[in-house]
Amino acid sequence: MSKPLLHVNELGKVFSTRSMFRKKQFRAVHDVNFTLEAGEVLAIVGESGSGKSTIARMLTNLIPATSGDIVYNGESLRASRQLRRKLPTFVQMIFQDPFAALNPHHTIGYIIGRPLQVQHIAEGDLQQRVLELLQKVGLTPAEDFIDKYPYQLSGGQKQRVVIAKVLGLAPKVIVADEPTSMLDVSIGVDIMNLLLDLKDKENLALILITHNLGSARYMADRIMVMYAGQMMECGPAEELIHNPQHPYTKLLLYSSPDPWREQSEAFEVIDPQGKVASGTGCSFHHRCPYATDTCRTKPVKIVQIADGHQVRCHLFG
Ligand SMILES: Nc1ncnc2c1ncn2[C@@H]1O[C@H](COP(=O)(O)OP(=O)(O)OP(=O)(O)O)[C@@H](O)[C@H]1O
Repeated sequence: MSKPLLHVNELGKVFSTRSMFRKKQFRAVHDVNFTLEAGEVLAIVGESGSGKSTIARMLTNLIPATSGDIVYNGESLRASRQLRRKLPTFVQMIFQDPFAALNPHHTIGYIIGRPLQVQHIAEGDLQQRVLELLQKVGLTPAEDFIDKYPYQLSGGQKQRVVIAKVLGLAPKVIVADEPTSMLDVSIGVDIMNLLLDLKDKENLALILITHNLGSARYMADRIMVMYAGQMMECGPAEELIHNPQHPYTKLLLYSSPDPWREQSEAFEVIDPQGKVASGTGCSFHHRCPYATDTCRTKPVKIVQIADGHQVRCHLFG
């Protein structure tokens, strides 16, 4: 069997923090597993603090994992120093704030061209390559943009520059962390369409990190729902939206203002203040209307409920 482009295996992250009197450990991500192929879009969805950005930062090696592994094309990020060195040409990240991502003192041409110089790509014909990248992201005529500074561009144009910069290194995977959340809705849709278009043309794999189930549904083939650092449900996007199984996914859908949400099941949330349950049981049991003693005390395993559809819930054990 061929190796997947990306294989995330039992990934975990524990942050250690130190206050004046004691050291504390916080498990931000645990037991996350998924695979991704070229041309696929996976959306990682969940509320604030569920660990989405921590996963993104581990995938791009901005922070090291404390357990598990990330395997690109069969090469382990943990074991291979060579992979860590060439990682920027394998995976790139787009952040939510294009205003902060671009150095205001440099021209657009320099911002896009510099990583190509650093990685020794297109050295001879740098200007030509930068112009091509500007065209690819729809900043045309490209000659008009190359000498501009970030302050001369709109938010959507800045995000396009960020995408051009990332594309220059010809990554196989792009991790987009809330790429449209700081943009107007219509501009955000343009950026989503651009990413989908580039995904097809360049045969990229995309990981979209978002709070918004609407964006996840629009862009993704598969949606992974996170809660308290764990994957709660993962499945094909349309199936997960129309046939959610985990009580937390149902809560997310019920809380969504989008018109396509199913109205049929009024979902009563228990104790929304006590967000994460401690102890050995399910981390969602505090808020779950179906919780039993088993949910409060026993760790939950992932159950495969249909082809490509997994749930971490005792109700399916
Ligand atoms: N460097 C750090 N040190 C300690 N704790 C951290 C650190 N980075 C993140 N955390 C904690 O890890 C948890 C997960 O954070 P993360 O940023 O991954 O969540 P998120 O789902 O991306 O949230 P948001 O949507 O608000 O960005 C949070 O409780 C956060 O406070």
